[in-house]
Amino acid sequence: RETTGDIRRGMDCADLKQAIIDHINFTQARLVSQATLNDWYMAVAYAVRDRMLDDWHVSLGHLRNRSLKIVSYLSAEFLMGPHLGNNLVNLGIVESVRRAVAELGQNLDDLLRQEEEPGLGNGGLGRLAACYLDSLATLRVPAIGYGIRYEFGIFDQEIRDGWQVEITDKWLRMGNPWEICRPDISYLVKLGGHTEQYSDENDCLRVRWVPGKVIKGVAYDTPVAGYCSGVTDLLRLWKSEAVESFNFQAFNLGDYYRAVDEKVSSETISKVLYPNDEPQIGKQLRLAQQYFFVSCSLQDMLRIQRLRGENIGDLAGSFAVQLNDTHPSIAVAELMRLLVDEQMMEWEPAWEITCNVMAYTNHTLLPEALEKWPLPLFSAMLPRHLEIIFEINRRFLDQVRSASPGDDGLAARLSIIDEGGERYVRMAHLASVGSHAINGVAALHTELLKETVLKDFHDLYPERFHNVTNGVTPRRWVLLSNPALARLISGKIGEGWVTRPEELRALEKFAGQPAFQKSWRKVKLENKSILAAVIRERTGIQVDPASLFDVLVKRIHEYKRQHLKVLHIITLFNRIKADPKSEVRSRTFIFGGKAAPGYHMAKLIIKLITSVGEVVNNDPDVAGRLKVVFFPDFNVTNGQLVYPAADLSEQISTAGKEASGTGNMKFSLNGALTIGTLDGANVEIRQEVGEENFFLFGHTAAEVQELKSRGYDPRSWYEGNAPLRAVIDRIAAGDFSPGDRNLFQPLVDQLLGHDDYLLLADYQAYMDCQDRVDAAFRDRDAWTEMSILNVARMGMFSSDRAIREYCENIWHAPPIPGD
Ligand SMILES: CCc1ccc([C@H](C)CC(=O)N[C@@H]2O[C@H](CO)[C@@H](O)[C@H](O)[C@H]2O)cc1
Repeated sequence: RETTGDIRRGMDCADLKQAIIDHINFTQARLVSQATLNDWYMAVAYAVRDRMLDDWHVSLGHLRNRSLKIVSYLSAEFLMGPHLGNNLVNLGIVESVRRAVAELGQNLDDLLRQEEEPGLGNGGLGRLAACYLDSLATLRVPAIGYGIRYEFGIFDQEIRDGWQVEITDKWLRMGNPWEICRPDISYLVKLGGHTEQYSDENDCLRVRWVPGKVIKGVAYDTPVAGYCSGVTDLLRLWKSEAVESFNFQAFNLGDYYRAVDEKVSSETISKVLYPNDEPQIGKQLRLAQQYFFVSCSLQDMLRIQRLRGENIGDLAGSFAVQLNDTHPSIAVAELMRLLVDEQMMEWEPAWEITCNVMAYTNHTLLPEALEKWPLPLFSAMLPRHLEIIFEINRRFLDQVRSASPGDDGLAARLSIIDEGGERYVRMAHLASVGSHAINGVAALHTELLKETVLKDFHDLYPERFHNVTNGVTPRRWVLLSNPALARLISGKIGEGWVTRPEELRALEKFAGQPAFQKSWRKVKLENKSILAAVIRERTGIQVDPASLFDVLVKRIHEYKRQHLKVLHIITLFNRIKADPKSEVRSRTFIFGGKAAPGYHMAKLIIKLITSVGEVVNNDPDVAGRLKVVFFPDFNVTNGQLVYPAADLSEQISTAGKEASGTGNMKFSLNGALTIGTLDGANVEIRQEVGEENFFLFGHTAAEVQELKSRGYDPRSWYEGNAPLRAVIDRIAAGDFSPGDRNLFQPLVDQLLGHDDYLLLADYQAYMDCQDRVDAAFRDRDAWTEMSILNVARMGMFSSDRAIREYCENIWHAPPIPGD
C-alpha cells in the first residue's frame, strides 16, 4: 500500500519500512547492504522514538500547566529493562513493526535481543520505580522520574565453576538511542568546603556555603510512553561532569594528569551503581551520588516552577516529591537550603513547603538496611546540610519534648542524630520528620513499620502513615512477556484488562472449562519449552518442559532463604537415594539472582545451589527426575522469559522480612501458583486468589518474633528431625563439595549456630507443603483451574492501582484531562 510519506510519524507498514531504511542510511550512516544487526536495531529504535516525540512534546507542555501537579519520583535506581519491546506494546505497533522489519528481511525478535538492558538498579526497589513510571504515563499523570545515569549499571553475572563472577556492565558501549542529552539543562552541585555567616543587605544573618569542590550535572532524558494513553512522561537522569573538563595551564606545564584530574574525579560521581541491595556504612561516594542527583533534581523543579510563572512559595501546589526509600532523603535538607539560603525564605514557610512537598516510602525492615551516616563524613561532605539538619532536629525535639515532657528516652529515640556512641545522621528519621506522608509497601509491612522501626514516629504522627501495596505493570509483565497468554485472555474477555486489570475477574467463569484449560496449559507448555531451550543453550542442562517448573528468582539474600529451597532438593534426593524406585515427581528447580559482590554468604549459597545441581543432575538413581538449574544473569530481560514459564512461584522468605516482593505478583499474573510464607504481599495475594489456591507454610511474623524472644535454638530442631539431620549432615560431609569437605561449613555453622532466618524451624512445614504441591500437580485440571483463578484475581496487584492510591491519598495529583 502506498506510504503516507510521513516517515517520521506514519504508523503503517510502508511508512515504518521507509523510516527504518532512512535511519540506516542517515542516522547509522550505513548502506543497507552493509548494515549490521545492531544497525537494524538502532534504526528501528530511532524510528519508534520518532513516533513518541509528538506525545512527549505535548506532555512536556503540560508540565507548564499551572492547574496540573507534577509527580517527581526521586530514586537512586530505575530498573527500566529493554525499551524497544515495551514501547512497541505501549504504542500498539508490535505487529506492524514486526511485519515491516520482516519485509525488510529482518526478524524483530533478533533485533529485540540486540538491546543492552539499562541495568540502573539492584532489584525490587529499582524495578518498582520503573513499573510506576509506566503506570503514571498510562494513567495520564504528569510525572518526572529523577535519578542517576550510571555509566556502569548492575554487573553482569557469569557462573564459573559454580561461582558468581561479576562482569562490568558496559551498557552504553553501542550507544543508547532512547536517551537525549540536554547539555542546556545542567546544574552546579557543591561538595565539601565550609560555611560562613554574613549579613545580607537587610542586615539579616545569612549563611553561605563555600564549597571545596563544584561539579556539574547534565540531564539525559528518556521518554516514557503510557499504554495507548497519549501521554509520554519523562525520565531525567543526571550525569556528573567537570565544570572545567580540561585544565590547559596544567597541560602547558606538562602535568597531564592534573590537566584531566578534575574531569576524572567529577565524572566518578555517576560512574557506577552500588551493587548491594543492603547499605554499606560510610561509603562517601554513595552519599555524594545521593546528594548529586537530589540537588540537580530540586534545582530543576525550581526552574520549572519559574517557567510555570509561579512563585516558589506555591511549590507544594505544583510538585509532589516521592522519596524512593532513604537514598534521596537528603532532599529534605537540600530543599531547605535552596529555599532559605538561596531563595532567602524564612525558615518556617520554607519548612512548611518542604513537608508538604515531600513523601517517603520505606522498602525494608532490616535494621542493617536503614541508612545512617557517620557525622564526621557527613559534615566533611555536606557542612551546610548538617547545620540545617541540626536546626530541623532542634525544632523537632522541642515539639517532641513539649508533647511528652520529661520523656528523654523518646527524644533520643526520635532524634535525627543518633547520639548513642559514634554519632550518626539517621536518614529514615530525616525523611519521616520532613515528609507529610510515610508509607510501607504491603499491608503487613506497614503494620510492622508502625509497630517496630518507626513506632515512635507513628505514635507522634499517626495521620502521616499510609499503606500502598506494591504493584507491577501488566504491560511489560504480561502483554510483552507472555503475548500468547495475553491473546488467550483477550480472546475470552476482551482487552480491557490491560488498563483495567480488575476486569480479569471475568476469567473466573471459564476456569473450569476443559477447552479453555487445554488452551491455558498449551500456552504454559510453550513458554516452558522456550525457557528450556534457553537453559540448554546457556547452561548445557537439558530440562523437561513437562516437569513441574519450580522457580526461585530474586536477589540472593539469607532472609529470602534460597538455601531452604536447597534443603528441599536434598531431601528429595535423599528419598530417591534411600529408595530409587520411590515415587518422586519430576521437577525442574530453576534458581536465578545476583549476590552483592561483598556478601560472601550469598555467594556461598550460589555455589551450594550449583554444587548440589552438579550431583543431582548427574545421579544415576535420580535419572533425570530432578534437575537443578542456576539461570545466570537474572535481570529484567531474563525475567520476561522466566515468569511466564513457571508452574510454582517460590516466595519463602522468613515472615516479617520481605517488605512486599513484586516477583510474587509477576508469577501469579502469569498463572504460576505460589508456595510461600505469610510475608510481605504474599498475605494479600493469598487473600485475593483464595487460600485454597495458595500453598501456605511456615511461622507467621508474630510467631517468628515469639520464637526468637523465647530464645531460638536451631540445633534442637536439627536434633529433633531425622530427614533434616540427614540433609544437613550430607552438606557438612562434603557430599556436594568433593575435594573440599569444609566448603559449606560456614553455612552449616550458621544454620546450627544461629539460623537467624529460622530455616530449621520452617523446614518440616515446608517439606509437607511441597508434598501437597506434588499431589496437587498430579491433577492437571484442578491445577489449571487454580492457575486460571490466580490470574483472574490478581487485578489488585497492577501498578495502576497502586499509583491511583498514591495520587488520591498522598500526591493529590489529578490526571491530565482527556482531549
Ligand atoms: C545500597 C543500599 C540499598 C539498600 C536497600 C535497598 C532496597 C531498599 C532494597 C530493596 O530493593 N527492597 C525491596 O523493595 C521492593 C519494592 O518495594 C520490595 O518489594 C521488596 O520486598 C524489598 O526487599 C537498595 C539498596
